[in-house]
Amino acid sequence: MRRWESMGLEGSQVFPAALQPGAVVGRWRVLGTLGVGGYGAVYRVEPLDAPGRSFALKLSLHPDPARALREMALLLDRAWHPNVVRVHATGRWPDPVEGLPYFVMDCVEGMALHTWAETVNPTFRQVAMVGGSVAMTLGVLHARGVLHRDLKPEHLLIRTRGQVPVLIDFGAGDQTGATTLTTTTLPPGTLHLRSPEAIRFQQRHWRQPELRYPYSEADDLYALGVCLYRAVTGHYPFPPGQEPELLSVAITERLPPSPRGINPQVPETLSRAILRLLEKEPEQRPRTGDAAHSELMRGLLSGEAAEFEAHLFDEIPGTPNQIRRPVWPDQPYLTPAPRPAPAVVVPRRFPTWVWVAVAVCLGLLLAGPGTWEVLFRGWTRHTTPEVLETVSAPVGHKLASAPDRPHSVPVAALATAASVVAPKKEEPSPVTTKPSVPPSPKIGRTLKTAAIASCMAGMACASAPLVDRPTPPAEDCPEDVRAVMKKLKISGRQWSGVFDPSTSDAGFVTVREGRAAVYTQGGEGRVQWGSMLTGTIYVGSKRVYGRFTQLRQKKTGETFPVCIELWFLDDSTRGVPRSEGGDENTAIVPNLMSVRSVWRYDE
Ligand SMILES: Nc1ncnc2c1ncn2[C@@H]1O[C@H](COP(=O)(O)OP(=O)(O)OP(=O)(O)O)[C@@H](O)[C@H]1O
Repeated sequence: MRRWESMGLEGSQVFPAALQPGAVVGRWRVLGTLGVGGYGAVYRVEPLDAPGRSFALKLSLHPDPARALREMALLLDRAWHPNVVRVHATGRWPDPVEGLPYFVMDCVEGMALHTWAETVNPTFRQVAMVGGSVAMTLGVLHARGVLHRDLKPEHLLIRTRGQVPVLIDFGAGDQTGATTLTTTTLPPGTLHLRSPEAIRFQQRHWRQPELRYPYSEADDLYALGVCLYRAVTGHYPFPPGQEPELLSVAITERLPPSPRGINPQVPETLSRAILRLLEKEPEQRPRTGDAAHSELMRGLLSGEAAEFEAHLFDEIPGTPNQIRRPVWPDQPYLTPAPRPAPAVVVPRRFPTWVWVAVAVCLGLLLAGPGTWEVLFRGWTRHTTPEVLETVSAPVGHKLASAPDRPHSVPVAALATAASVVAPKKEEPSPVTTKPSVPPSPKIGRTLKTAAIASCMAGMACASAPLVDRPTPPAEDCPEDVRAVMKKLKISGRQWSGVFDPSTSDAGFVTVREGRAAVYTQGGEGRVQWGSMLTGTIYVGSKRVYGRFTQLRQKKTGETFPVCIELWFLDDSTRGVPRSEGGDENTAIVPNLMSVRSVWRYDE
């Protein structure tokens, strides 16, 4: 055992995460605790030889000193900046050679950005200045190859004197040329501050844990956008506390309400500048910290200057320093993020409008009564399309090669579905139902479906209590089928799928146990986009499981035996989570899932 692990000092036990006032670390005396995080404990200290002066001492709590040493090195060298906390001394404790690393820095007298916003209730001018200043600081650090990688309101302290932002906690920081300390796909961080591209990377490479996400300047700028959104609205654009999979979908696929939509006092240009930092595609964001700074400051110089003098929030009359936090809407994510259009080359023998008209007519004809119903009744109602053919499993000959498309997850789960209709109980199999029966006008059902819709739009869903059902038993994937999956280049791969391909932003589908089909979204390996997977759906009490044994290529119509099952984004459990409603045999699920090829159906 290394000496510092026992921490037995003069017979009494010492806990590095809970040092008491009076404890001595090196030549520093502890005065109190400033914060305890996942990696370190930060204490207010004074020098033994100059009492009365306050500093902050961060003591690493991690057995591996590498992270703490990296943080110290960054702060002492490349991350040096007037808006970055300054380090004065370093050491190890209790043993000066083998002990826990610590460093002593300025004690920032102030508050974290979000607390400052809600306690001091500054003006929009002050917030824009703070945001601009952080953006410029990031610009300088990025130019030196330094990335913060864990920017959040708690790591942006606003110094009381001068209302100046100070960046702290470079524990996850990185610099070009340094060997990576990250042992996971993404660096340590918080989901609601992760950029859409980081989440997409993780979803795409879940089977390659050795891969590391190439964190970039654009990720830091995105996180700055999240911090500023929180400051001016009192809410995160994608609030934490939701199911991680829904939060991931929201971050990657939905547009947050504009800051001005939440807090009407936010000046238009500031609101827009914050949204620009939150763009889904990194290339749509300001490219550098300096560019972000210009956008954040633009309104101060324009005709809007007066609006910037307003304070962020209304104060509650009679209760000084108590602000009224703007209301977060029940259905915040009404707008899907625009997707980059796939590059489809259409031979232009006819004018474009002819193609559009033909496509619309065909679409309406093929989509059937459900679509007409949507058009005429204004309902968004989806049930899974019927499986039209029985499955045979001849191995295809030609392998069509489709270019890799970026991973995309449909936004079904968060759409503004106004209605979900469960099929009638006596309806025969197949599993999936056709949208042929108009929704029942019964008030009870309407209320229930509205509740589901608002539940998903607000992303807080409760499952109905159901009898526990066993998950389907394990099954091996035959060896010849594995060989086919290898040829198709989908071994161990996961990509997206939908139950109902006729809609891109539907809410839910109702599925019934039995045979079913899903449609791939995105061409993984040699699977063509929109190909059909047929197999069996099992309805569990909390999740719906799917095992698919045949793939029919969308363009060529070739069929291949496969072993593919349903997952939901980067969930660690198989299946797709059920939404409220349904019964033992039918379930309401988002029209969104991942399909994953497997060697064994219980991997
Ligand atoms: N220089 C400082 N001056 C004042 N307070 C500080 C200072 N450094 C850290 N703190 C306080 O201590 C808290 C924890 O610090 P820090 O984030 O560096 O630790 P951590 O272990 O890396 O935490 P986390 O796991 O949250 O990232 C901060 O949120 C802040 O409130």
